[in-house]
Amino acid sequence: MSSPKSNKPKIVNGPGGYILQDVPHLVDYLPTYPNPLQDNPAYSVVKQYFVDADDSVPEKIVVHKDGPRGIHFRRAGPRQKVYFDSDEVHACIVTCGGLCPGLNTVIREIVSSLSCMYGVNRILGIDNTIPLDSKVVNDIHKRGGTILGTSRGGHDTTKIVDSIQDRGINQVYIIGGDGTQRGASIVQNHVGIRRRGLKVSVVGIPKTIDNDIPVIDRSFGVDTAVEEAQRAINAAHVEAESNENGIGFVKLMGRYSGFIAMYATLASRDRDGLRRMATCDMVIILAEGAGQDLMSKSMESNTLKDASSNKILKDAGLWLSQSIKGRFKKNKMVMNLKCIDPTYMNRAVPSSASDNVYCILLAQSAVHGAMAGYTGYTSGLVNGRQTYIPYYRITEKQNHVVITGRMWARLLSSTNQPSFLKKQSFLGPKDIPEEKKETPLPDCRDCNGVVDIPPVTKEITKLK
Ligand SMILES: Nc1ncnc2c1ncn2[C@@H]1O[C@H](COP(=O)(O)OP(=O)(O)OP(=O)(O)O)[C@@H](O)[C@H]1O
Ligand SMILES: O=P(O)(O)OC[C@H]1O[C@](O)(CO)[C@@H](O)[C@@H]1O
Ligand SMILES: [Mg+2]
Repeated sequence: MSSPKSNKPKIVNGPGGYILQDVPHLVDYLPTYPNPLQDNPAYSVVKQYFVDADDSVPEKIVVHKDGPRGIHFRRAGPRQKVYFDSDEVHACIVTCGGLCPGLNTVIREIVSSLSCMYGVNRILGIDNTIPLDSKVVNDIHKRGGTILGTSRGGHDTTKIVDSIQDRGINQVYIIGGDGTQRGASIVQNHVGIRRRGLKVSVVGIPKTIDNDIPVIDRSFGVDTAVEEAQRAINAAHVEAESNENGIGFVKLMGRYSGFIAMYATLASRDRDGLRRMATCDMVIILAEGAGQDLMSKSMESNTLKDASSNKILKDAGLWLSQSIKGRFKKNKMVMNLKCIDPTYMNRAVPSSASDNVYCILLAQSAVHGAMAGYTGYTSGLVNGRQTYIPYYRITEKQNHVVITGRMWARLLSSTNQPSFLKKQSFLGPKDIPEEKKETPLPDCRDCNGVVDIPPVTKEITKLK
């Protein structure tokens, strides 16, 4: 096991190729207290309510019969012993990055779990510095946004750690996307808390409509964003089918990942490609990060970054709609292009029922872990179970739609659109690299009425 001040990953090997990628524990040597939940009437009836210290969850649930047991994560949940006395806890909650449905639900649940389950009274909301209790957060989950405010931009990590230390905060709950989890990892490991030897748990809760955080099944807010995106797609269908050579065009958020576009298209598969061929209408769904390389040919190159160093994306929607219009004009064809860009509507809404439940579980798991003395982890769902994932796994890469994956194949088969790959069939999984190179796309002039831009998803029809 690594020493408390080392940054080395904590890895435990077991028989049969078992690997536990464990999360750091604050204080293996400090006193423990009985978990107050054991006297809580709601939980006392649950058989085996406390999680066994040796329980873990496999990262890969599908295994070959002869394969090793593989990587596991610590199972989340309440422990028999906790490492904080309730009176000693001074927690803070912060939300960072873009808005996401469910932020308020997570804030509410962290506060409720700390106060109702563990009897913690000192909880602070940051950046809008407000003391939080069950009364303050009572109905915030019904609202979109975050009551704490959020922002992008580099923060001075040393100042953050100084402030944590000066205020006597010992549990930090950081709710945010991939950038935020990177920041949380730095706060935990490199600059301060671990190096200064502070008894402070730093806990991440993964939020983002982009779904670009690796390892976890999905981030909260995605479900709601997809639901909302479908409303735009439905409107595009109505416009497309009611106009002569109608094209309903929808651009959806999701940065470089493309998940909202893929899931919303798959979910709204309410059109039959053959019928559409006959009626000459079409719906195009564009992921906001699509075609960035293609555009640099025709649009001024854009190297701008936002305050968090995320690349500011060029407007592929404008580029594609202009290209389509140009082509129809050239061919002297009638066409009615209706653009729908729901942008911030997808993330400013209150969360759906399923996201709300997910938020509650994530927040409760986060609190149980911090109370049990774990730190430097993101609370996340892996194969349907709540786990504690070490930061280095969460920050190692960004998830995006894989166009050699099964989900993409399902989408292709539901929309009848062609694959963007030259060779797509009869390859075994080993023959296709994870990040298979995409086929260069045809210029608009050669595309015979169909414009292909990955990962644009569209219900394909011929316009002529
Ligand atoms: N590479 C990084 N290292 C340290 N901190 C970072 C890094 N990237 C981002 N952060 C911190 O995380 C905060 C939020 O990052 P960002 O704006 O990228 O949003 P996010 O958390 O990825 O959420 P979303 O993508 O859903 O909007 C930033 O304000 C910054 O303080
Ligand atoms: O305009 P903002 O607030 O920077 O947010 C835009 C970005 O935020 C997200 O909604 C979430 O990261 C992205 O999908 C989008 O590109
Ligand atoms: Mg992000």
